[in-house]
Amino acid sequence: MIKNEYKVVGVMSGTSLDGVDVVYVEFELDDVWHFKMIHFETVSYNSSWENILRNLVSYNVAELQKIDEDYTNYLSGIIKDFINKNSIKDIDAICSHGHTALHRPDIGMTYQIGNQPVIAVLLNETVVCDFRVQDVELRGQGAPLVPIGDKLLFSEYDFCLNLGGFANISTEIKNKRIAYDICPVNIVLNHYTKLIGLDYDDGGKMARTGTVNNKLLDKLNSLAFYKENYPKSLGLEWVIKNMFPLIDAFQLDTKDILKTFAEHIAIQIAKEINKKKHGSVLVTGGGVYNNYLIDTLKQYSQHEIIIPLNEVVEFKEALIFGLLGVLKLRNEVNCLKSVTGSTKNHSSGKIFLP
Ligand SMILES: Nc1ncnc2c1ncn2[C@@H]1O[C@H](COP(=O)(O)OP(=O)(O)OP(=O)(O)O)[C@@H](O)[C@H]1O
Ligand SMILES: CC(=O)N[C@H]1[C@@H]2OC[C@@H](O2)[C@@H](O)[C@@H]1O[C@H](C)C(=O)O
Repeated sequence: MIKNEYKVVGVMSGTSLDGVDVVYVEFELDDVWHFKMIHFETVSYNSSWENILRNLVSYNVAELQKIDEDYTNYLSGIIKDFINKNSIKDIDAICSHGHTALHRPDIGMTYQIGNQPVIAVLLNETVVCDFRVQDVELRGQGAPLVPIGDKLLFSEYDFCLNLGGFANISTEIKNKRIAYDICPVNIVLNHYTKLIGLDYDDGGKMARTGTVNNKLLDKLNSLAFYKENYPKSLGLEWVIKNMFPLIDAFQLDTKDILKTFAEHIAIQIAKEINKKKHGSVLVTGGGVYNNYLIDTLKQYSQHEIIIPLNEVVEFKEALIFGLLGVLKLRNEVNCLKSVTGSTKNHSSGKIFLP
């Protein structure tokens, strides 16, 4: 009989390079999946690793392979410390995303480092990893992978909205899960606070004191991307080309830029979620802590805005990679063609035994 309870360690290293997110989580299946997060921690990168990861594009293949070996060792050390520190005894698998070194689904390539088979030997545990490769082989985008977790763990919400570098959303339309990027968020806000020596606008306090510039707001809302249909995604290059010059031309005070941009974000998100009448939106990602942004979003949205516990706000992705690993162990679908555009739904990832 296939078991219905799993205890796994979920591991994710994302684009912001603030560190490795690690969670110890219990999953249970009755008619639907349930989770309980038991331990969670972000282990910061030291400056040397942060530097290497930030510059991965500048290495050749041989150098990358060496980095991959070193990173696999480093990551297994982080996971081992987490397990020891929390005296975790019962583990079905470590489910690890690794760190994306190269992502070119257009030429059939995606490469996450930290996923070498030796990781299972180093940890002396079953490891499930390399979740994106098979999807790209099946002509999918290999991303985003989190929406299957939104579907299986957070189905009571009409939307799952993440406010990270960009705002992305996942929802169900005619029984199909879809997901796409809405607009830039922290990637723009942080750019302007960094110019005055702040990492970010804590709580959105500075934005709250600003004034909305309606001309700039209109220009931002008129960008062509907002008229495109899903699936669609944004990247830093798009922001550099389309947004910074537009904003800079107005020569505004930082607080006015922040307030105008918060208004822009809220309008764009509301435009998408208000396509459904009434419902609920689960909001995660660091943007949740920007109270001014959340207040503005609430003004524009006709939905209930729900902010979960901090551990879900901050560790939802690591949690969901834990679930992707469990689904792989069960040989069940963990990649949705409706989201990634692959030729079929499939069970992705590699299982390495110690
Ligand atoms: N107290 C706060 N006030 C305002 N903004 C905050 C606060 N705390 C975090 N943030 C914002 O959240 C950001 C981090 O969010 P998160 O970790 O979700 O981003 P990310 O991992 O880069 O996102 P992505 O999901 O796009 O990879 C910070 O850079 C900052 O802009
Ligand atoms: C290739 C890759 O690593 N993509 C990441 C990245 O970080 C955010 C966004 O771009 C998302 O597409 C994805 O990660 C999330 C966790 C996902 O797959 O759902």
